Amino acid sequence: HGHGHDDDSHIEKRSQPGAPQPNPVDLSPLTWGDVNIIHTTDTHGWLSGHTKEASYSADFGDFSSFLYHMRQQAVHRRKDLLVVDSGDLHDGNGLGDASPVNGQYTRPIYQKINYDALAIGNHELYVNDVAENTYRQFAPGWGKRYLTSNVFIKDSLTNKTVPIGNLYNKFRLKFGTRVMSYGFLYNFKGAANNTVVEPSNFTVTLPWFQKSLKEDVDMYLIVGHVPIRWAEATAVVQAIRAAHPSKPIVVLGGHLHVRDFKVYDNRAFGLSSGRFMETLGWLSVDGIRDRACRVEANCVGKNLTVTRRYLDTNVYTYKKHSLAHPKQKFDTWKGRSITREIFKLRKTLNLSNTIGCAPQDYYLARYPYTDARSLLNLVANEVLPTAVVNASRPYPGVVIINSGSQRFDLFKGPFTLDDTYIVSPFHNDFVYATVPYSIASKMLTALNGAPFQKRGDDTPLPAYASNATLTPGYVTKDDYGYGGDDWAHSSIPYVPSPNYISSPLPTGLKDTDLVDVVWLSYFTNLVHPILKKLDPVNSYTTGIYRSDVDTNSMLLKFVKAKWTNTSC
Ligand SMILES: Nc1ccn([C@@H]2O[C@H](COP(=O)(O)O)[C@@H](O)[C@H]2O)c(=O)n1
Ligand SMILES: [Zn+2]
Ligand SMILES: [Zn+2]
Repeated sequence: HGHGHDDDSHIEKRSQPGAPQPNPVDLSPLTWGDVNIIHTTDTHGWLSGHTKEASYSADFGDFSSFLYHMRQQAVHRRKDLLVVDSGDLHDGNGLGDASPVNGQYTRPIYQKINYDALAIGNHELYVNDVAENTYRQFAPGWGKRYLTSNVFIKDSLTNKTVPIGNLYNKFRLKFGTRVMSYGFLYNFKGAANNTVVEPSNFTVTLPWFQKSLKEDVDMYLIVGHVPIRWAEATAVVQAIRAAHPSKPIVVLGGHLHVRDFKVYDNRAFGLSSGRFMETLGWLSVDGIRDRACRVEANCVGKNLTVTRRYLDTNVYTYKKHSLAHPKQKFDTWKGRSITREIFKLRKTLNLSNTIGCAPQDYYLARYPYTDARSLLNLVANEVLPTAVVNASRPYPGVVIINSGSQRFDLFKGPFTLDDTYIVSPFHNDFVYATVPYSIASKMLTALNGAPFQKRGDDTPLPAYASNATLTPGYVTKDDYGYGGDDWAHSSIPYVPSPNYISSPLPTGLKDTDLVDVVWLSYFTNLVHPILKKLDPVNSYTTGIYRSDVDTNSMLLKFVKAKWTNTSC
């Protein structure tokens, strides 16, 4: 990603020579329609922007300034503009995860962005307290704009099960477009026990949903923490289509962390806008308030004019697209104050404190996991043996983790407290059972053959550009083909990896020798049936392997032990 190594002062240094800057390019102007949408998803607390990657270095203050200018433009053009987020605000960055209560500092900053519609993500629902805080401290601030059509919580005060936000919201935009909006979460099975996720194909049959379809509106907006190609999304599109043969439908999805765009039919479209504040999605729709379409039957099969664009989140991009004149001042007072607040919080949380020096780059998905440049290779062969395997146990240990617990690349140079959350944010506990080697040695293969918890289609999108003059980045192919990426990039390779990886198996053991098989409590439900299948006769007791380390702190422990040279 052409990263340089910067610290918190990037905010001030950004405009100075020598600071990492994206190579200036000519970005083509955005196309505006009757209705235009700016979309974020899976931001996972990355409000500081990417301090080590210039392409994605804008922070939430810059985002706020950008939105101010875009809204000005919309008024000037007499076009409607909507700003939408598809959830997953927690887990993945120190700003959200290093605070005493997860999200306590990030939630108020999200609240400063004037989103028109938001949906809840699965990362708001793993932990009871996070779900409760989302319900009590986040949802109310948005009024009807926080949409949870199929996600409920058991209110701890009333014992009643209620929607965390609003089931739906009908509203009118500045220039008259009437919108019916819903918020859907995919069929998430791991939600905390104080919450309920309803399958979307059931929700759409309910009386409240069917009744909402009778309202007179110009378009449907489905904000979803749902991959746009999954059945959970198409079920909602189809339910609306069944009642409205030609009404415009827009799905703003997420969860897979990819840039994508889907055409459901001539008048229904879906956009997905990446992850970690690397991407702002742009969608323009023209022809929404076509008078001829008041009788819906007249417009079945009539094309809407739709464009999509994936913007890289740097200040250059923001200025280029939002300012009416290049010399106009970009930073707004509000934007600056958000930037300052983020800067202060990062200081309070010590996020830029260097713990050690990474000797090289380690990539999550650029190389096969057997490659020395693979992060999963580092974790399996160095982090787990150093920071997790417990030498004081009477038996040798083999540690298995889900590769999905590792979330981002680890770059050469200063490794900070922030990086421990960026790379490995979860506090998953290590649990174990002592089993014969013959069983221990089969666990990893068995797990990789078991049904996986997510991600579905991991096939990489094909790359088309390999050009040394371009900076590496996203090269997206979607239902409109190539060309959606705002910046032309040379593509970064994507190599799928196994769902589970493990530390090396202990060597020189007989089949009957005992071994500690260690895994994460996060996927215990998959391990027990495997143990039962491998050894139907015996049952094994399981317990916490070590109480002093989890998947987040293992990295801290490893770096403190092995990357001690701090002058980098
Ligand atoms: N305690 C947890 C929770 C989640 N994961 C991993 O994250 C994936 C979901 O993340 P999205 O941003 O895509 O929603 C999940 O499939 C797990 O791989 C985890 O490891 N531990
Ligand atoms: Zn996510
Ligand atoms: Zn998700």
